[in-house]
Amino acid sequence: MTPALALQDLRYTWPGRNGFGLNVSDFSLMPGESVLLLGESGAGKSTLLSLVCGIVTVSSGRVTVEGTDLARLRAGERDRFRAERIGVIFQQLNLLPYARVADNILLPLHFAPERRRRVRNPGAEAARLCQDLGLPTEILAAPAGRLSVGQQQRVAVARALIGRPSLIVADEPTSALDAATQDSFLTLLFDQAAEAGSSMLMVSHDERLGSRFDRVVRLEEIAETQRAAC
Ligand SMILES: Nc1ncnc2c1ncn2[C@@H]1O[C@H](COP(=O)(O)OP(=O)(O)OP(=O)(O)O)[C@@H](O)[C@H]1O
Repeated sequence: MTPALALQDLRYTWPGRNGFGLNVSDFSLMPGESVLLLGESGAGKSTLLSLVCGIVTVSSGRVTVEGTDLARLRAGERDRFRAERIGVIFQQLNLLPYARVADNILLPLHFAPERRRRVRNPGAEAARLCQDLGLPTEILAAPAGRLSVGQQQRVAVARALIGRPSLIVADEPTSALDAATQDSFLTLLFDQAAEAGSSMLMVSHDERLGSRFDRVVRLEEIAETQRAAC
């Protein structure tokens, strides 16, 4: 079976003198699997996710998503591939604050025709996701910047899930939530990812999230790092 994600002999160093470096010899995520990748602040979790998404490209080695080696794609192709296959929930959420919630949710479909084709009625699907994520559908017309942080996190999840991408990548999406809200948020995220059949890779420093996942991996188990000199 082709893994949803495979990292092989990956090496990356941020540019500049004494740039932080990350090496991963072997890691894979199977279709439908959920993995929590744990690491301290500054350990390289966001760097790894940027490599997985093709936002930055490896210095050597391979990142393959459903069998496609990201380094073999040209920059534009890589952006299109990411939009088609990967739903990303960024640490800072990256919503467009002045755009309507509906437009934020539908944004990935503009860059991903295959993903767009899987959504028969985009407006209705955005409304369904909102409803299933516990958001009142009236907020679809509101600017995203007017929502509470918890609501914005759910919108970011809806945006990642629309069109059922094969891989969901999430960077500490629960860090701003209290324990009870965190719990219900994760339930919604897992239910929706399961319904979409998506694999999930989440990074966090919070071990308490581990019980939800098929597998918990510590970054230091799979990665060697070279720290930047301070
Ligand atoms: N754009 C960048 N340019 C140069 N170095 C960077 C860049 N982004 C991150 N780094 C460096 O990479 C190292 C790891 O940072 P990274 O953000 O990947 O860690 P993290 O585990 O996600 O941390 P946190 O949990 O605090 O978000 C740090 O030393 C950081 O300075």
